[in-house]
Amino acid sequence: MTSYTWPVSDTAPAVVVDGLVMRYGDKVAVDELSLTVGRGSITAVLGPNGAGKTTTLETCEGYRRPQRGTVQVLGLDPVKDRRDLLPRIGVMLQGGGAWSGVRAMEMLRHVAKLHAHPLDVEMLSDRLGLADCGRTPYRRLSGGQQQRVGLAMALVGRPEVVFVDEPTAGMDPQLRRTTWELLEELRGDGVSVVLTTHYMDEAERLADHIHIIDRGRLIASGSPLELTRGGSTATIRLVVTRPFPPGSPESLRAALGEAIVVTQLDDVSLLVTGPADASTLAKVSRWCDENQVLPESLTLGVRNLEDVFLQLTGRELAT
Ligand SMILES: Nc1ncnc2c1ncn2[C@@H]1O[C@H](COP(=O)(O)OP(=O)(O)OP(=O)(O)O)[C@@H](O)[C@H]1O
Repeated sequence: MTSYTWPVSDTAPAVVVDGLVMRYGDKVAVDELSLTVGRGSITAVLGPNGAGKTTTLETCEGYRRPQRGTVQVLGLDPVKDRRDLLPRIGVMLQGGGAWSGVRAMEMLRHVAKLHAHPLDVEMLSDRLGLADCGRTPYRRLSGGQQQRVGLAMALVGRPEVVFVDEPTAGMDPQLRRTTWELLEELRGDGVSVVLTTHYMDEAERLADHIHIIDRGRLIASGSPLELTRGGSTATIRLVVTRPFPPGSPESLRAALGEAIVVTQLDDVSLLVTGPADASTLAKVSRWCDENQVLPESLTLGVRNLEDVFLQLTGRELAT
């Protein structure tokens, strides 16, 4: 983005979460969560609604105190060392944050001045399409504009670690791409980016490392490639015209062999995962014929994060 890069003398990981437990009353929102975020990378915390992503992020940002376990950001305690940490992190809260009557550009310029190596404010506001609404008081901006201002605020100081909660929720495709590019450029400058998302394509496209969480627990970690690879692993989606007869997943698995995993998604759709290829596709088609099941669609695709999540939890990420 510009020529500034962070000194590499401080080698503490960007974030270390160790055995974090967070509850709201009886509800366990984060359950013994441990994860590490390396420096100079984009890390996605991916999970469905209610998985505990925001609670985890807010604890890293120092807004919540760990009820059990520990959190460190740049080797510091986000609550006890808040004063030292704040100038070094950027935060975009879900829903944008609130600066009521202040004009967007005034606020952005003000935040930029507080930092030693800020991004160019005009460039940032142009890229995020804020030029037209820069003189509008924050509270009068639309929800989408407030979200973009929130993102600009988090990025403008070019902090060492940026936390962004669902940064592209509700953005149109072009702004989504711009946001992704901005985050990639920050990474190029050595900034560590931690983002939450429930968009699998966002995680897959953007992240160097993904932590998948579900019901407050870490269920998988790795690069997009590590998580989705498996040599010849592929998936076949079978959607049929009428509900499957009882015992269909077991019967189909028996027809396809041990290495294949069959997951029933709903009454009329099944997912076949494993070393699936065109011949597996032919076997599925034959099984349909033998069991008087009429396929509406039968597709072979490479394994993606959605499939990984489904395999681990038996549920779809999007639900
Ligand atoms: N202030 C609160 N009071 C009570 N329960 C809460 C509160 N905040 C979150 N929860 C619950 O804790 C769980 C985790 O919520 P959290 O917002 O951390 O998840 P999330 O993965 O960020 O979800 P989303 O993608 O919907 O924002 C959810 O079941 C949620 O309903």
